[in-house]
Order: sequence, then structure tokens, then C-alpha cells
Amino acid sequence: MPEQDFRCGTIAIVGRPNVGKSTLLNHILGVKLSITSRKAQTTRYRMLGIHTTDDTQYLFVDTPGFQTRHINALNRTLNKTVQQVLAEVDVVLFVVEATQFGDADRKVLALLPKNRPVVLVINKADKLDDKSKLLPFIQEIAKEFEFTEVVPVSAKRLLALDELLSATRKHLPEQPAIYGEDELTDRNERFLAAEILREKVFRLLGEEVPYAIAVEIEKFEEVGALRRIFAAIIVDKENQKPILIGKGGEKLKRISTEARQDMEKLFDGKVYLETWVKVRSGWADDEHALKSLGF
Ligand SMILES: Nc1nc2c(ncn2[C@@H]2O[C@H](COP(=O)(O)OP(=O)(O)OP(=O)(O)O)[C@@H](O)[C@H]2O)c(=O)[nH]1
Repeated sequence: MPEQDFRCGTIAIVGRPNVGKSTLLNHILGVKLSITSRKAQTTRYRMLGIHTTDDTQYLFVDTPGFQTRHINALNRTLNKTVQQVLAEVDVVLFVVEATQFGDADRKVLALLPKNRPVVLVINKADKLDDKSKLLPFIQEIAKEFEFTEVVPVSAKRLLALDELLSATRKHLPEQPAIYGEDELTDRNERFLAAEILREKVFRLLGEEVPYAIAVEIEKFEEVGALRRIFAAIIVDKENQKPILIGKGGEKLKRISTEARQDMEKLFDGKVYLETWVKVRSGWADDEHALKSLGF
């Protein structure tokens, strides 16, 4: 492959919560790095996933779901992050769910850059009972924005992901790969440990816990092949603490055990994990506190 034919560039995946952005990224990467959950807004950080083929290196920047329900400092920060990411990337993938297009999607659409190629990705195509609904649906959305391409996919069933990658590739600059072939993410293990723990809290507490939780890794040590991780789960209000801890500490224990098992798989080594819950009142409303947590 002559060097000038190689392409490498950045891609942002945007869309309202729950359209399947994380699932899409995970299945393209083939590794569970980004965090998925039924609960909206679990992806809060920018995450770079890297997919390298013979002729292309795709650098994926996963962005937080655009929040429309609650307005506070956390959500203002999230929305700012989306626009900053979009201003920087080579191509934007705007993900919607097959035949569902509403105000939440429109709010994200309003953030899309006019000077960047935007691919409309229609996810969950597997859920379409009647395929003839697809074309009018595409036409309806295309009235509101000039997309460079439209690709229907199913992130979950791995349908048409190759088509999506070729549509994306066209818009990446010709340049050699920036990262080594084996690199999956530029995020370090400390960050990934925090993401895994946060995902477990969302999964195991379901609707009981509000979206305002964060994880702080207070210590991350490597002793030979063992990783020793000390993590605080930060909640907004005192009365959320017992929900997280559970009767006799059983909830927190389960969260920690499952998080530890996932970390051991991802890091391919033994993990000792200690977790506790801290209350930091109003953290989701305080821009300074957000900065200290890495937002
Ligand atoms: N049927 C079907 N379900 C899907 C597909 N892709 C994702 N889902 C489901 O949709 C839900 C949300 O998926 P996520 O990948 O977490 O969505 P997201 O857009 O990253 O959500 P946020 O992180 O909240 O912004 C999960 O239950 C997925 O299993 C698909 O192609 N088909």
C-alpha cells in the first residue's frame, strides 16, 4: 500500500441518548471499551477508540449524549464538549434510531457543524418491521440537514458496519497512521477503571440512582502483576449513600465484585479493588468540582 493511499482521521459519533452510539463504537472496535447501558447518558467523557485496517486508521471520539431534560452545570459542560469535539473532527456520524426522530434528535442536529461532512447513520435497522418505511423516514430527516451520506445499520447485529466504515473513510485525510496498530484507546487504565465502575453502578442500581454520580480513582498502584485500585463513588446527596451501599453493604459489594471481574478481563491480570461512597453536595451544579473530576 503506497503511503499516499493510506487515510487516517478523527470521527465523532453523536446522537441523542440511547440511539446506540456506544454499541456502534464497541462493535467496530471489537472490544468493550466504551460503556453501554440502558440508562441514558452513561458516556460522559471523550473517549478515543482506534480501529486500524490495511488502508485506514479510524480515530473515534465518543461524545456525551446531548442532555435536554435537566439543565445544570454538568449538562452545560456536556453540551460544550459536544460542540468542541465537532469543531475538531474530520467527519461526524449523526446517529438516529430507525423511524424515530423527535425533538431530542433535533437538539443534537442543531449542534452539527455546517463545514464538516456529516453522515446520517440510521441505527437499529433490525427493529424495522416494514422496510418500506425507511425511505420516507430518511427523506424527512434530510429536509432538515444536508448530509453527505446516509447509511442504515444495526450496531447490535453488526449489519452494514463495513458500509459505514467505507462511507466514513472517504472523508478522512490521506496521511499515515498516527497510532500503533495494537493501540485501542489513548485513555489510560486509571480512566478505564473509573468507567467500568461507573457502568456497574448504573447497571446494578437501575433507576434508583440519579444520573449525578461520579467515580474518582484515588490510588492506582501496580505491584508486580497485581493492580491495586482505590475508588470513591461520589454522590450528590446524603440519602443516596444507603441506596448505593445496600443492606449490610451487599449492593456495593456486588458492584465492586462485578467491576473487579471486568477490570481483570480488560487489563488481563489480577485486580484488588477497594470502593467506598462519598457525598459531595451539589457537585453536579458546581463547575469547579466538575473540573476536579476531569470534565
Ligand atoms: N435492536 C437494536 N438495539 C440496539 C442497537 N444498537 C444499540 N441497541 C440498544 O440500544 C440501547 C442503547 O445503546 P447504547 O449504545 O448504550 O446507546 P448510546 O447512544 O451510547 O447511549 P448514551 O451513552 O446514553 O448516549 C442498548 O440497550 C443497546 O443494546 C441495534 O442496532 N439494534
